[in-house]
Amino acid sequence: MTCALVALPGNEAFTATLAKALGTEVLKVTWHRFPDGETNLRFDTSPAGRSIAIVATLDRPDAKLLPLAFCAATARDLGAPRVGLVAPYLCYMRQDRRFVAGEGITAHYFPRMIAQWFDWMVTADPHLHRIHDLSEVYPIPTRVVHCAEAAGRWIKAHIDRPLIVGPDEESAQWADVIAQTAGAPAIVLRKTRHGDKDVTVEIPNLSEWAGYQPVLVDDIVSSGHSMVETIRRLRAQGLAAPWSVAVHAVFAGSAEAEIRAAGITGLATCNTIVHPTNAIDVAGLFIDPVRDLV
Ligand SMILES: O=P(O)(O)OC[C@H]1O[C@@H](O)[C@H](O)[C@@H]1O
Repeated sequence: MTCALVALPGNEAFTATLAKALGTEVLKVTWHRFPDGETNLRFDTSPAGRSIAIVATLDRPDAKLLPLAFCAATARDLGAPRVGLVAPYLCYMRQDRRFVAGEGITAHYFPRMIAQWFDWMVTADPHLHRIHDLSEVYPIPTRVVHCAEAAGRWIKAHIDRPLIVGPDEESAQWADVIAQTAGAPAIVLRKTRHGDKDVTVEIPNLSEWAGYQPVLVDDIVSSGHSMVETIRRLRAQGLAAPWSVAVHAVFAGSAEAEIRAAGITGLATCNTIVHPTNAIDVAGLFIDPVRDLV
């Protein structure tokens, strides 16, 4: 069975890179939004008889999900026997337990919705914290690509004498890989989250690292407050203005401006979400997992 890719609007560049590497076609889909806000889409190239992968990064997900679901349903309706999802950023991974009585556990519900529409999924560095493996919540085959080595190589090539800094214990998993790849030392701090935009970071005395270039690394920058608070604490100890390096450039609201205002040397992200700070191209990491599953 031949395969083909489809790009949800906004995912064209990533999809084109992936299609070229896979030696496959990107099907043309025309999207239209009716005056009442409803979505209309039309496959200009037929998906009949082809294994389809829809590429859709899922930051700001709520507005993307109906177009995504309709795209998958239309592909199937027009005769695609298999439809998969390539989601460079996977949403709804962080509400992985009931933090407050009465809350919904969306990290459990969202996978069931995706499994109604898709036969398989590939993503990059999903936020695995209390969920340790996507198979615990996704009832379809999934593959995960890891961007830490790519980030580590980028740091090695661009930053002198880096000191890798993970803002919290969750970040230890990628901070260690980044540090090893970059040939740099790493420290992991302790963070407590009190609210969406309210975190405190405990930081030991770092005077032994004077002369190093701190590089804050994280999987997601959302409100930016984990980065901002860590930058402030590092700077208060007289260390050099840090670099901030992240996989997923969610950058909600004024996050980027707040991070820059806190005093950084630079900001670099992977291209799992399109953003001007994208410096680390990870599209190639998706080739083998997509080839396995289409
Ligand atoms: O502090 P913001 O940017 O809102 O959120 C991102 C942080 O929250 C955690 O879940 C992520 O791993 C990251 O450390």
